[in-house]
Amino acid sequence: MTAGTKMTVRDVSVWYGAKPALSNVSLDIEREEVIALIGPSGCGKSTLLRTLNRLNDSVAGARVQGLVTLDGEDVYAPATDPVALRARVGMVFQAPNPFPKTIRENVAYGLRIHGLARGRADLDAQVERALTRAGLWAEVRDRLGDPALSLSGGQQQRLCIARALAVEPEVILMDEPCSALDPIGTARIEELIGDLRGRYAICIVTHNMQQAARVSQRTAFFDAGRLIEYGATSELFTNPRETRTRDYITGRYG
Ligand SMILES: Nc1ncnc2c1ncn2[C@@H]1O[C@H](COP(=O)(O)OP(=O)(O)OP(=O)(O)O)[C@@H](O)[C@H]1O
Repeated sequence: MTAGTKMTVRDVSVWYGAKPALSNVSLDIEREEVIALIGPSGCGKSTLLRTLNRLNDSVAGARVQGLVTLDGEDVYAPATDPVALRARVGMVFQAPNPFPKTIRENVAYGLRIHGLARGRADLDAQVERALTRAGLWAEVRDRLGDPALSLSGGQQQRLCIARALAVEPEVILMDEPCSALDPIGTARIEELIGDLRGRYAICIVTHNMQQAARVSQRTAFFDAGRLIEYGATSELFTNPRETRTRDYITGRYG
């Protein structure tokens, strides 16, 4: 762990019932970087993401072994409150999943439940700030009372990012955030990831190799629940150390 490290994963294994999904994974998530998780379907990328903010807690039969830390503190310690943890380690899912409420309410919700707003004016200011950071404010400022589901898919995904940003997370997990979007929506999200880098540690699962190369500084390649290779994105894509990584990134399998 270095001074720039936000989260560490040490020797982490995850099972669903008797079935192993991740085996002895160790890696660091740095404060000012985007890390991309890549690998063939079923290799455990989403499982790792869900392990980082304890979303697997609610999956019956899921078991986690090993150490995950946030700022040096054990995420699985009995004293850790998973709800507070998920505000610090926010998640954006594959398909945009806004609540069936207004645009404003989607962003205000987390601020309310975590008691982070001091009155209406402060709430409005924080909603505006989160929407601005998510690159959506200009498009929605005149329609904050409209249903979130009236937005386009790409706008809904940026709204979900605003919802995660509103509670001032330190880490943002993104599980294939562009898979339901068209090329323009995808480009907007990629641009946004670039804008957010430095302010948050970002961990993104993607099936799109070009996307991993464009948005991340570090890449981790998984296969069958194991971390095969982990390093600087520029190195991993141009000069992979492992044959399996080379085969995957050149499209020979996966
Ligand atoms: N809730 C669950 N119950 C049982 N098995 C699960 C569950 N979630 C995932 N798995 C299994 O764990 C393994 C890893 O799944 P995971 O979703 O983490 O892979 P992934 O790399 O994210 O795949 P994809 O790219 O297809 O989303 C797979 O074999 C999957 O079938």
